[in-house]
This record gives sequence, C-alpha cells and structure tokens, in this order.
Amino acid sequence: MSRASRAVVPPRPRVTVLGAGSWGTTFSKVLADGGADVTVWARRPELAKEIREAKRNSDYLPGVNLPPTITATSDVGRALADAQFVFVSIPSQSLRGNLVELKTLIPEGIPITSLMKGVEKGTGLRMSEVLESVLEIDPDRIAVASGPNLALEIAKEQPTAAVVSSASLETAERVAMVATNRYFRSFVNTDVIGTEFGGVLKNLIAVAIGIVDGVGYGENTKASIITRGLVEMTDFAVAYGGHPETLSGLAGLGDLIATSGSSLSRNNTAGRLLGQGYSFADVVKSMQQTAEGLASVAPVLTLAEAKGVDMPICRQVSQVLAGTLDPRDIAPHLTTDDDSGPQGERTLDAKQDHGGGAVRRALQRALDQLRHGRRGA
Ligand SMILES: NC(=O)c1ccc[n+]([C@@H]2O[C@H](COP(=O)([O-])OP(=O)(O)OC[C@H]3O[C@@H](n4cnc5c(N)ncnc54)[C@H](O)[C@@H]3O)[C@@H](O)[C@H]2O)c1
Ligand SMILES: O=P(O)(O)OC[C@H](O)CO
Repeated sequence: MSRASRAVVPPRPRVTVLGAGSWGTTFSKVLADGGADVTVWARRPELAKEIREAKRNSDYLPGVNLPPTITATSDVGRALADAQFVFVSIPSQSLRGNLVELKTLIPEGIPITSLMKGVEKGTGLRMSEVLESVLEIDPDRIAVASGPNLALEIAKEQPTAAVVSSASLETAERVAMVATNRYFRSFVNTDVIGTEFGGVLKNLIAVAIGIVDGVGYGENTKASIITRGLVEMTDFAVAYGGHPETLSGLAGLGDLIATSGSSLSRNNTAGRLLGQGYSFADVVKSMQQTAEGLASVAPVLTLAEAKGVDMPICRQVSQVLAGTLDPRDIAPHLTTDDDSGPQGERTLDAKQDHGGGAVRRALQRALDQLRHGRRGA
C-alpha cells in the first residue's frame, strides 16, 4: 500500500444551519465548500425540497448551484440530530420564538454561532445574548460571525473575509476552521460586543446612505455619512464595552463600506426607497427579504440614550422612518448633532472611555477650545 493511500482522511464535520434565506443558504455553501456535510433547516417544506433535490434556492439565490454535500429538511429535530456545529441565520426579531421551540433539540456542548445582525426589540439584546439567555448555555460555546458579507457575491464565490468572535478563543478558532474555504476566509477575535454591534450599526448607517442616495445627493454626502457614521458606531460600541479597533476592522468599517456601497444591500435599498419618498409602511411591504436595520433603529437609540451616546445619524434615520423628517432635509444635519457652531472633528480615539459619553464629549470640546483657541476647529 502506498504512503498516499494510507493517509488518514479527517472526518467531515457535521454542521446544521438554521434558516434557509439568502444568508443561511449562502453560509451553508461556504461551509460545504470548506469540507463540511451541511443540513439546512428551512421553515417551508417546499424550500427544503428544492434545496435537497435540485440543490438550488431559486427565490433567494437565483442562478446559484449548491454543493451536493448540502441537504435540507423542514423537520428541525432531524436537522439538529447529530450536529457538531450549529449556525443560526433567521431574522433577529424571530430568534427568541424559534429558540424556545428548539431549545431541547440542540446537542450538548457544541458551538452555536450567530450569523445575524440585529438587536431584539423590547430587550435591546444582541443575538448572542438572546442565544445565551434562552438556551442557558455557557457563553464560551457561543460565537458570532460578521464582516463585509453580501450573500449573493459570496454565493458566486467572490473572495471575501469575515471575522468569527467568541469569548473563548478556542471556540472562535474551531468555528473559523469550518467557516473557511478557497474563497472565504474567517479571521478570529474575542470582542463579541464590538463584532456584533459593528454588524448591527452599519445597517443603520447603510439606511442613511440609501436615503441620501434616493434623494439624489452624491459621493461627498455619502462619504461624510460613512465617516461620521463610523464615529457614531465606535462611540456606541465602546460605551458598551467593545474595542475601538474591532470597529475599524472587518466587522465595522469593512461591513460599512460593503453595505453602504452596494445595491445588493437590503438596508441600503430600503433607505433608497425612503429617500425617493416611499413611506416606511410601503418600504416594509415591498421588501422581499430582511432589512434588519429598520427594526434595530429604535432599540439602538434606546441603548444609546442609556449610555449618553449621541447618534445624530441614527436619530435622523428614525425620524425619516417615523415620517417626522422629510428625507430631503436630512443630509445637511446628518453629520452633526450640534448646529450652534463648529465642532472638533474628533474621529477615532483609542483612549475612549467605556461609557459616560456625554461627559467625554464635553471634555473633548473643552480640549478642542484650548487647543484651537476658539470653539472647536
Ligand atoms: N443576506 C446577507 O447578505 C446577509 C449577510 C450577513 C448577515 N446577514 C444576516 O443574516 C440574518 C438572516 O438574513 P437573510 O439575509 O438570510 O434574510 P432572508 O430574508 O433572506 O431570509 C430569512 C429566512 O428566515 C425565514 N424566516 C422568516 N421569519 C421566520 C421565523 N419567524 N421563523 C423562522 N424563520 C423565519 C425566512 O423564511 C427566510 O428563509 C439577518 O440577521 C441578516 O442581517 C445577512
Ligand atoms: O443586505 P443587508 O443590508 O442585510 O447587508 C448584508 C450584509 O450584512 C452585508 O455584510
């Protein structure tokens, strides 16, 4: 027997993905192309059948062929039966209800990874926090994956990077190993808060970009909102214990660039429709897929208020959604919360405190005055 024929082939990991929308299905392909045997749980039996038999998900990923190592079922018990890894990709606002039903079906001790980018209305919890509280599991078993990850581009195997984060570096590394293939590379970190909030907050900024795009403003306006949006995102995440460098990475700036610049983004698309004058109700009705940013605006602003973080861009997005601000009036104010005079630009500050944003801003302004000899610079 030759040396090659005696080589031990490692067993293929058995992975379950909950959710067969555009991201659940795309991520299943990422995992299968990385060497896993994947079972997708789809709510609708006809979709499970299409994925299982035709290796297609024509509603969400037209023209994409799925690998033969993906199967699907609408029976969640069967989907989870012998899973070694679970990935969850269902709309954030329905996560809790689904988890309650399948709580007892998840095998003991395996890593559970959130692929979602929203916060829960009512509780303001991040998706990893909902997983932890409903499943009552050790946070070391929980991971989140985020980054500039527009599903259709990845389904077409365009090279992409992501970041997998867990309180346990070992869990992050195990998950990243299965979530890596020739066109998809997963990095790791242990800043779950920064990683998750990056994915949530860039959706709100992408809605703002869509709004000004819909109104007809150009690249200067969009660049201004992206840059000031990143400051808002960072202030918020840091106030909640995230690391500023995470927000400068794939899960923050990276995702912000991808989402703000692409017509594939549902958040960007929803914003564009608002900017063109459609009402919030009309936009929700016309969206075929989940635009998480629309549901996350209110809980994010509540969380921001609790920590004294100013989020002028997000606040004005919420006013457009509520119909109290005309989209055409949004851009001149979007990049500032203060029209009483010039402010210091204050971009990213590695020495930011973890909370007390209002006090920090007041101090920063006083410093700006001292530095520049007048109010702001
Ligand atoms: N699509 C992307 O490019 C992308 C990329 C990264 C992250 N995400 C995140 O992934 C998550 C899922 O997004 P998506 O793009 O797959 O959304 P989607 O709208 O394409 O699909 C959502 C899926 O969930 C199902 N669903 C809807 N309500 C449900 C419920 N009550 N219970 C169970 N299933 C339900 C739908 O039938 C659908 O199959 C979101 O949090 C999104 O932010 C999406
Ligand atoms: O289509 P969106 O707006 O949900 O964005 C998809 C991903 O989050 C991009 O990383």
